[in-house]
Amino acid sequence: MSKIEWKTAKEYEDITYKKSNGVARIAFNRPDVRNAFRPKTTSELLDAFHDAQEDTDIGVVLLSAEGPSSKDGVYSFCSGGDQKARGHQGYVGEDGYHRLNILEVQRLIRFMPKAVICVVPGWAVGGGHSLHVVCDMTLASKEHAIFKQTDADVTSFDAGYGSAYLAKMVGQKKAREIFFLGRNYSAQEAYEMGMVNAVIPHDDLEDTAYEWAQEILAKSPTSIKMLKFAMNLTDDGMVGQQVFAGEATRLAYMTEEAKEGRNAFLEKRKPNFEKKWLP
Ligand SMILES: CC(C)(COP(=O)(O)OP(=O)(O)OC[C@H]1O[C@@H](n2cnc3c(N)ncnc32)[C@H](O)[C@@H]1OP(=O)(O)O)[C@@H](O)C(=O)NCCC(=O)NCCSC(=O)CCC(=O)c1ccccc1C(=O)O
Repeated sequence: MSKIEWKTAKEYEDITYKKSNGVARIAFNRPDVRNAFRPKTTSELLDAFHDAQEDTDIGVVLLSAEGPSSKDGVYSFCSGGDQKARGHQGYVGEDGYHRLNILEVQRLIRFMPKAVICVVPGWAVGGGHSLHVVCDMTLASKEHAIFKQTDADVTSFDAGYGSAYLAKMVGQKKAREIFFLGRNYSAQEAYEMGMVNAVIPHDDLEDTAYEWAQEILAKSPTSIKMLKFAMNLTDDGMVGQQVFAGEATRLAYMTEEAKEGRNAFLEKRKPNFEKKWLP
């Protein structure tokens, strides 16, 4: 496995963003408030995820968190929307506008043509829980990860991927229990439910996530992308089809047939597609 050499890709206030050998690591960095996100956090996440998506050297993104808290030593992945930033219509940014932009972050994770691994070192709560649900895979700290859904306590509920896709993952009864009761679940319980891929000793969590990323990076990028979009498709309706179809069109562009179509137009002649009806 290649050595980890994290280099800061960009400085932010609420997150850290680093890269090493094909892997991007985006991490919440407000551990004293259990990594709750405010509008500034989500716009920084959007910026970093966009960069990771555009960077052709990057094949896998780790969504993780810094910590522990300097106040009490507790580890967190993310405790969801910052309740201090909530106004009348939702979460209010420094500009005074209310935004629902965590859902944009979810869509970017879901639709980006690269694998996103969620690394859960501690609390994954509310909107933080939903982020883990939407990531392609989740690795959790054996000692510190706790999964909990508090959306119904604070009337800030994720009626999209966070709940409906969770139900596809763990089954309807269990998903309703998670949301209706809001109990704490350990990494092992989350693993047994099927919403965590592996339970990892805390000290090895980040290295293991990096190793998983390196294993993925050894695969064919087109295969990983098409498989992700194929697995998304049935749950994402017409948008899922659109995302998958866009990649099918890109592959078609690379054929002789596509070049003949383009050349014929540019040369103002009829295209010659003869003998191209492959079985
Ligand atoms: C995570 C806890 C269970 C941890 O409990 P504990 O270890 O006892 O720690 P605490 O003492 O409670 O917390 C330490 C410290 O952190 C502050 N804090 C923790 N969480 C938050 C938070 N979410 N917002 C603000 N501050 C937070 C806490 O106040 C303490 O500060 P001190 O100053 O030291 O006192 C527990 O902390 C907990 O339950 N936290 C709240 C979890 C929660 O309810 N989160 C919000 C769920 S709703 C959500 O995430 C919105 C999702 C969303 O945005 C969305 C969803 C769907 C559609 C649209 C949207 C949208 O974009 O609006």
